[in-house]
Amino acid sequence: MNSFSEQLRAAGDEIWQQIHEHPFVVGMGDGTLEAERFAYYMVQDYLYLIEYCRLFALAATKSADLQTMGKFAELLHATLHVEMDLHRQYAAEFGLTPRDLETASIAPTAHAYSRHLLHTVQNGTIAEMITAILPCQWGYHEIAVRLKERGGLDNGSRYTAWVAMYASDEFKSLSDWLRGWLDDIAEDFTAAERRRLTELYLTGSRYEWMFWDMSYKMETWPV
Ligand SMILES: Cc1ncc(CN)c(N)n1
Repeated sequence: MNSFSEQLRAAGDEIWQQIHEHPFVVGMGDGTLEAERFAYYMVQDYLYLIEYCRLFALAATKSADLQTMGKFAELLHATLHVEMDLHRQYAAEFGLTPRDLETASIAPTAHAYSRHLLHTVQNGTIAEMITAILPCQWGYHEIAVRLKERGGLDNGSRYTAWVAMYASDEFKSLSDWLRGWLDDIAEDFTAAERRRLTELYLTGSRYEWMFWDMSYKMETWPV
């Protein structure tokens, strides 16, 4: 029998196939993505990650034991000092300072997705919290590993650093921890809880697709 996290991934398979085939993701993999679309993504992802850090801080305060608190602190630290450092380096290539990133205005989809996550972590159970985070943490690793398998590290483009970071073992170990934790507590879930968590996972996965699409289209507020 598949683990609960594997069942979630299977339920979202159609969405994840569409993510792998999205022109933004494909373009990062073969190096053909236009720089201006990537620069837009970097800024929006930075704004998203600021809220993502806040979410880990919130999750730490809601943790029942020190080990869990420490793990969320580790996720916060890795996001703030490793993942966002990649963004700061890319931004510098585009002539943007960290202050430019922080003071940019957030686009509709990035706003909606980050607020969805914050709402879930603020109001949800531990299981809901982990399930909401899973598409972000696990999904990026899956994307990067696929791009790496298809030569995404060898095309000489500016996107190889992105692929290398998200395909790394360090990034994998944090998503493995989240998955393992969810699988450990899944035995006690009722059928209704499983359905609710599956919906939550699918919502996050849809937002992941929407984030790529937002970046490809360089979305702005309509009015
Ligand atoms: C939208 C999004 N989702 C996930 C990740 C990986 N932390 C990210 N940087 N941005």
